Amino acid sequence: MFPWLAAGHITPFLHLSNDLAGRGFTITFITPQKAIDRLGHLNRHPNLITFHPLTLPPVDGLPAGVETASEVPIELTHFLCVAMDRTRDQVEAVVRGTRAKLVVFDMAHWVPDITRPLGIRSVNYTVLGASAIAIVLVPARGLEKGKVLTEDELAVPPPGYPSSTVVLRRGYEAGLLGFLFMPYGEATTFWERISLGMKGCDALAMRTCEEIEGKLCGYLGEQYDKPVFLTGPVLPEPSEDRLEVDRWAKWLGRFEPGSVVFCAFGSQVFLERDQFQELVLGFELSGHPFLVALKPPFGASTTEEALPEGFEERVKGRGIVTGEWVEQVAILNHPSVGCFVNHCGFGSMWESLTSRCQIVMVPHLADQVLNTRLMAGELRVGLEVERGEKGWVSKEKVSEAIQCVMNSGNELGCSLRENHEKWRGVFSDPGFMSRYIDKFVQNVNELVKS
Ligand SMILES: C[C@@H]1O[C@H](OP(=O)(O)OP(=O)(O)OC[C@H]2O[C@@H](n3ccc(=O)[nH]c3=O)[C@H](O)[C@@H]2O)[C@H](O)[C@H](O)[C@H]1O
Repeated sequence: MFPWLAAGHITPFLHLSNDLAGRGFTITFITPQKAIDRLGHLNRHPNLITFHPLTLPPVDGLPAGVETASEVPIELTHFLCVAMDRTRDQVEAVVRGTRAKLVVFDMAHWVPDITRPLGIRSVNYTVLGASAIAIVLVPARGLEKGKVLTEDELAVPPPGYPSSTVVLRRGYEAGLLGFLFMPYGEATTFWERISLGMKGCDALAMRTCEEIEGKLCGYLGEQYDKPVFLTGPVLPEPSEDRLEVDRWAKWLGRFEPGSVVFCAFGSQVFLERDQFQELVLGFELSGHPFLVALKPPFGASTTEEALPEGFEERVKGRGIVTGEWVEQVAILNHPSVGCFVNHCGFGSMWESLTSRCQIVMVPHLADQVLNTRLMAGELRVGLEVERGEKGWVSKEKVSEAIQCVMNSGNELGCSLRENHEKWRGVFSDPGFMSRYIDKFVQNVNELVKS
C-alpha cells in the first residue's frame, strides 16, 4: 500500500488494509513516520500490516521535517510530491524485498514502471470521488503535455460525462480546476501524474459504490479501457468511543441530544483570516451550541488568536473553536451532536453519510464541490452553503443553512433528514461494506493470477 502523503488518502488506504488483512492479506504500508505517528493507531492488524517508514529527501521549497500534506499550505504540496518522487528507489526496494504480488497506489504514477518489469500487478486506488476524476482527468478531454484548458472549457463536462448535476459551475468553481495544470512533483503537472498512473496500472479501484457513483465509475472504465474495482467507502466499524475519556465528551455531554453543531474542514484546508472570522461569526449568529475544529487561518500561529474581538467571551459556555486535531468520527457519533458542517472532502463526506447528523457543506477544492453536488443535488441529503462573489461565505448564509437543517419545522430540513436516514440505512446495512470488500478481494485475486 503506497498512498499519497495526506491524511485524506492515508486514512482510507489504512481502512482498506484492515479489511484485506481481515481476509488473510499480508500488507506492507509505505508512509512517512509522522503519518505512522498520527494515524498508525488505525491499524487493526499489526501482525499482518507492517508499516515501512518512508524517508523523504530534503527538497528546496519544502520546509525541513515536513512529511505530510497537512503540515503545509496546499501550494507547497508540489514540493512534498517532488520529495515523494525521489523515494522511488526506496519503494522499489520494498516491493522487491517483500516479494509483493500487488502494489496499490494513487499519486506515485511511476509505480507501474517498477511493478511491470517485476511481473507483478498494480492497482491505482482513487480515494477522491469518481466525479473528481471523470469530470476532467479522462482521455475524452484530449489533454496533452503543455496544453491548458480555459475556465470556460473546464466548465463544460467531457463528452459522455454521465451527470448534469455533479458538475462545476462556470467561473469561480471551474477555476478551481486550474491547479491541474500546475507543476506537481518531479517533471509532471497534477493532471499528467493522475493520467499516467491510471493509464499505467493494471486496474482502477475507486473508494465508492455502485449505488451513488456507478455511472461515473462505468464512464471511467470505458475511458481508460480498464477494469474498475469498487471497494465501497471502507469506513471502520465505529470503534469504542474514544471520546469517553476525552475532554470533548465532557463538554458535549452538557447539551441536549442532537443540539450541537460540529464543524471541521479536513486536513488540508487553510482559510484566509477574514473568511475564518466570518465563518465563526456565522456559528455565533445561528444561536446553536457549536464545536468548531479548524486549522489556524493564513498568517495566524493559533486558531484562538485569530478569533474576532470579544468572540470567546460572547460564546463562552455555548461555543468552542479549537485548532486541535479532534476525533471527528467519535464526535459525529456523540449523542449531543446533531449537525456536521464540513468541506465535503471525500472521507468526511462518507463519515457524514453514515452519521445521524444533519449535513451542511462548505466545499473548498474542486473535488469537494463535486462531492457537495452529489450530496445536495443527487442524494439530497445535505445543504450547500451559498457562496457570494468570488466564493465569499457570509455569516448570514452559514447561520441560515444551520437553522434550516436544525429547525424541525423546516420542510427542506425535514426532507434532507428523511433522505439521509434512507441512505444511512443502505450504508449501515451490515452486509453493505463487506460485500464490496469481498468482491474487491475476488477482483484482486483474479488480477494477480491473470
Ligand atoms: C480525499 C481527499 O483528500 C483531502 O482530504 P482531507 O483531509 O481534506 O479531508 P477528508 O477526505 O475528509 O479526510 C480527513 C480525515 O481526517 C479526519 N479528521 C479531520 C480533522 C480532524 O480534526 N480530525 C479528524 O479525525 C476525518 O475524520 C477524515 O477521516 C482533500 O479534502 C480532498 O478534497 C479529499 O477529497
